[in-house]
Parts: sequence; C-alpha cells; structure tokens
Amino acid sequence: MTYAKEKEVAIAAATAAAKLCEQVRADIPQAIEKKDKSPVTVADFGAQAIICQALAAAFPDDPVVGEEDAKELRKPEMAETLTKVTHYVQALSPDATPEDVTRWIDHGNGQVSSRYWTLDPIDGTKGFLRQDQYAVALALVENGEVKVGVLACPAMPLDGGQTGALYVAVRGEGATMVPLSGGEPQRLQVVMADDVANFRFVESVEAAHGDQSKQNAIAQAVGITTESFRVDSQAKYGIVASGKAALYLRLPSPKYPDYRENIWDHAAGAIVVEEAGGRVSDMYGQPLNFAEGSKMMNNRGIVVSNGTIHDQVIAALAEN
Ligand SMILES: Nc1ncnc2c1ncn2[C@@H]1O[C@H](COP(=O)(O)O)[C@@H](OP(=O)(O)O)[C@H]1O
Ligand SMILES: [Mg+2]
Repeated sequence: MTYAKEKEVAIAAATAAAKLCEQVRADIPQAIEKKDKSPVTVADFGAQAIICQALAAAFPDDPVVGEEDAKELRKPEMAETLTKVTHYVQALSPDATPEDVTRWIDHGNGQVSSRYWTLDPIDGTKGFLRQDQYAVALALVENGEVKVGVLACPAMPLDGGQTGALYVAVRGEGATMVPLSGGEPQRLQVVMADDVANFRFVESVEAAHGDQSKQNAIAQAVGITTESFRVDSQAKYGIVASGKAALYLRLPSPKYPDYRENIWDHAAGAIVVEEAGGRVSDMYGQPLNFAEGSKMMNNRGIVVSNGTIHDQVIAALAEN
C-alpha cells in the first residue's frame, strides 16, 4: 500500500485550509469561547469544512474524527458567524452554502475505527490568535497505526527567509518538508547525537498545557543545558523532525492532573517525527494509542525525541 491518493488529497486539503486560515488571520479574527472555555475562530470551522469536504468526496467511507462540530454554529444567535465562515469557505469553494458548511464540519464528527482520519483544523488556536505558530493537522490511521500525516505550519520560518512549511510523512517512506508556497520537497532528518548546536528542546508556550519546571529539569538531566524554545501547536513536531531540536516534552500539568491528550493533537506530528528517524511515546515509554477513541485514555504525557536520547529521557522521567 503506497497511500498515494491519500497523500495527494491530504496535502491539497491541508494546503487549502492553511490558505483559508491565513486569510482569516489577516482580517484579525475574534475568539469565540467553546463550552470547555477554549477558544475557537471562524478559521477553525472553515478549515474543518474545507478538509472534510475534500475527504468526503475522495474517501466517502472513511470516518473523520475532528476537533470541531457545528452544533453551536447552527444556533440562530450564531448566524453572523456562520455567514463569515461561509464567506471564507466560498473563496475556495464558490458554490458552498451555509448548509454545506455545517454539513461538512459535522462530517468530521466520526468515530475511531479500523481506518479513519483525524483532523485538528487549527492546532494551537491560542497561537493563531496571538499571531504566533499554529498548525493544520491531518492524519490517516489504520488498525491503530498512523499511515499518513500532513502538518501545515503557515507561520514557520524557513532557512532562506520564506515562511510556511508543509510537513508530510507516509509510513515507511520517510518524511519531507515543502515550503507552503511551493517548491521541491526536502527530506527530513532528526538531529544527530553530535550536532550540539541543535540539541535544544521545545515545549508549549501555554504553561497550563504542561509542566514547564519538570520539563526543564528532565531536559537538563539528559544534558540539554540551553533554555527551551516555546512554540505553539504541532509545529513542535516539525521542528524536531527538521533537526532543529532534539526533544519535545509535554508532561501533565499539575493544574490538570486528569488531562488526557487528543489523538488529533499528535497523530500527524508523530508520524512526521518517526519517519524523520525520531521516536514518540508517552512519558512511560508506551506507544501512543490511536485505536481506542478521541482521547488517549491510557497514555500520560508525550515525549518526542531524535531517538538517540529517548531511553535516557524515559529513564530520567522514571526517577523524577
Ligand atoms: N491541560 C492541557 N494539557 C495539555 N494539552 C492541553 C491542555 N489543555 C488544552 N490542551 C491542548 O493543547 C493544544 C495546543 O497545544 P500546544 O500547547 O502544544 O500549543 C490544544 O489544541 P487546540 O489549540 O487545537 O485546541 C489543546 O487540545
Ligand atoms: Mg489541537
């Protein structure tokens, strides 16, 4: 299985969604508060609509497990927001109606099964609102294993001065980065053990999404003495896959000890790092479980590394 069609459709859909997000961002979006108090914007809804439309057309039998749903958007008091979402979707899909938009968004409310897609239309919504990093993250999972992952990071600075990266991985075929504006795919390779200058670590900007003091202590314990890079979203996986950092740590926040990670926050990033030669596990060294549901109930914390230091990190975590 080469997943050629899956890869092509995912790249086109994520690229289109990233374009929509950048358009919304140029217009300075307002945050809307979700029931769980986390922010969402018209771009989150628009990107999920665009991607689900493409997936439903190309793979009508595949469920999509996405972050957003259209329940709130259908309420009369949200009519103005739905009009705005439809306006941005129409820039890419001119005949789209508000009914199409809500239907496409809800196509993303599928269930984990033996083959499904998982989608975070905007990962790092807080970064998106801050004009920082964010990612459009889309992955195909079969029998619990991520097979294809696409991560669009429109704000990622590239060597040479351009901005915007598309990270792509297919299981067994390696990982590449293509500038979002187009160009030749470049093969990704995690940092080598002797590349001291790039032996940094990355963590979230949001202190509440992790345990920054423990993350720093563990990084030091494995010999990373420089301060962390703080970056929003799965852009962190892109940075590790590109060899610009050796470690990404995401340990449970003491404020939210019962938090469980969402599959869409990790599936696309994880395959990109693994196919670039790195390793991904939870804080106990267990593989991430993409087979059970949208929350990884049996995993705690996330460790992403270049591979060479992975066992050392897990050992340091067991001791601390
Ligand atoms: N207490 C918590 N611990 C870990 N992750 C959390 C969290 N609360 C929210 N998140 C997740 O952190 C994601 C952002 O990741 P990061 O911190 O790496 O930028 C959010 O994705 P969304 O922005 O898609 O909602 C959300 O799913
Ligand atoms: Mg997310």
